[in-house]
Amino acid sequence: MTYTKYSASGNDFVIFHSFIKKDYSQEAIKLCNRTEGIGADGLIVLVPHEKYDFEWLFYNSDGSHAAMCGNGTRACAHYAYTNGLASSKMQFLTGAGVIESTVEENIVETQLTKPVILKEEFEQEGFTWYIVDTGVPHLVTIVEDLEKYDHNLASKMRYEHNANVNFAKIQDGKVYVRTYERGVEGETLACGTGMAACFLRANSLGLVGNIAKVYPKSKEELTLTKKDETLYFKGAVKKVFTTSIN
Ligand SMILES: N[C@@H](CCC[C@H](N)C(=O)O)C(=O)O
Repeated sequence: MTYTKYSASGNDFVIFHSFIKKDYSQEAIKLCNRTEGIGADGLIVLVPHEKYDFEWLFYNSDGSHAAMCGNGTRACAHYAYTNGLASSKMQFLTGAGVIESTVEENIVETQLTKPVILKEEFEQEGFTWYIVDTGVPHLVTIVEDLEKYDHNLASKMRYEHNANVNFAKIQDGKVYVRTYERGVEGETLACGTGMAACFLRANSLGLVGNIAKVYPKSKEELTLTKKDETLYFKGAVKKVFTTSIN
């Protein structure tokens, strides 16, 4: 079996394609294991679809299924294009709906699903939060110092609200983000739907315009754009290696 490892802003994925649509949770746990497997934050399996270029099945590293993954869509689109499964502009089905991605060399832009606010502003643990679904649910708090990111607090909030947890700092019109991801159960180097959630929050508070540069923990630069209530997420992806495992 041939697997490809991708990094999209530091969020890493094992990707392969198959004709078989089934539950790949156990494969996700094995392949994403950083000691005994390839090592990744998530597994993406592309399967055929009669209407769209393909359908994807997405799993976090603990084997849990997730409806969407922003960085994953960019890595997956690049994989589909370079493996001849789709043209450079493609549509594919995720658990959150149809995603449109465009590949231009190593830069991939994804049109995310329409964001839905799940919970308006509320106070908890000394921070002001809100919860938005940008494909998957995200708690967002705006802080002055990203050192306020606290693993135990993030873990508590994650389980209480069943959402990913983001701390965002806004400086000079740019958004800096740290994310605790559900299903990885820790901080990842980047989370696309999390960056989108932070950008949206900053935009609605008038702290950034309709286009902004966003930087996750990996410090890679992403561009977030809001056009007619739709979010576009653009940045570089990297194919790390392809390997065969029996
Ligand atoms: N890393 C992803 C989000 C993956 C899903 C998330 N961990 C969840 O279970 O909600 C991204 O780039 O958006």
